Amino acid sequence: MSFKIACIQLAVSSDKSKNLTNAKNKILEASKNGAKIICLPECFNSLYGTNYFSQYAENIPNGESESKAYIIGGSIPEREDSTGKLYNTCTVYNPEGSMIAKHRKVHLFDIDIPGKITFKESDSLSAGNSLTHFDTKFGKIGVGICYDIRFPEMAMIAAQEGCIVMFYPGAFNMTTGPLHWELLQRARALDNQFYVATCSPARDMSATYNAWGHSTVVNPSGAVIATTDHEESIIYADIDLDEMKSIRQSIPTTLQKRYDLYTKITSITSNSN
Ligand SMILES: NC(=O)CC(=O)C(=O)O
Repeated sequence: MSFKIACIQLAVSSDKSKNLTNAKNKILEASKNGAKIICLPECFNSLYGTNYFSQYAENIPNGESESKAYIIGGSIPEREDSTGKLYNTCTVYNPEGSMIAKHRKVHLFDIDIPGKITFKESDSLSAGNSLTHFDTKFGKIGVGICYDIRFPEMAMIAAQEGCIVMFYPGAFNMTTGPLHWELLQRARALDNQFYVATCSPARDMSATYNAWGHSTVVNPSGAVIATTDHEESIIYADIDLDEMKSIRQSIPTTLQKRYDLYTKITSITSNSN
């Protein structure tokens, strides 16, 4: 069994309604081209930057970015009225238009590479507190957002839960993109012998944050099967469950795990410098 997915590397501007119209048109195009699951980029309705999140934030549900298409809706800044908190949130819709999952970015993008890039999402955003997997008629799918891809445990759990594809809407940048973007995707795919799909905004050199682009799909063997450069584009890939099965049979690491020896992982304290 195989089915087609699409990642829409959208050009995102400061004009929210233009972003929504553009996203809708590209979703229709991808769907016409046979894509059954369509992914939008991180922050597809809003410029990416801690000073923009509040301005573009929406309540979920009931925001204007909802769509009746079958999509993994990248992410938008979400405002939770009851707490006043903002999240970086991906919503997922089935073909009937019902929201079937909501993922709040779990690992916030707080980094400081002197002379290159300093970014602190936690200045304006709160972190989500749960992992996200949802059922489709093709199989179970997992979602993380951008920086979440750096945490292998999250992908491992998705694989354990039976996910066949892990989608990461994400906006890496001109420093970490060339260094880590593809490497992380291939690592997550190979470690877990499942498909990994990433979806970035297109690059805009006049914006304050310059996305790396290079939306990509990697197969369960760690090979790149679809990718692009930094301009607006749509990439397509076939998710082939027979291929996944045969890769898992040839090198059966998924059956050879020694969980009896890995128990320490959960007890290592985080933030121990
Ligand atoms: N923007 C992110 O969340 C992550 C990123 O750019 C990186 O990990 O590098």
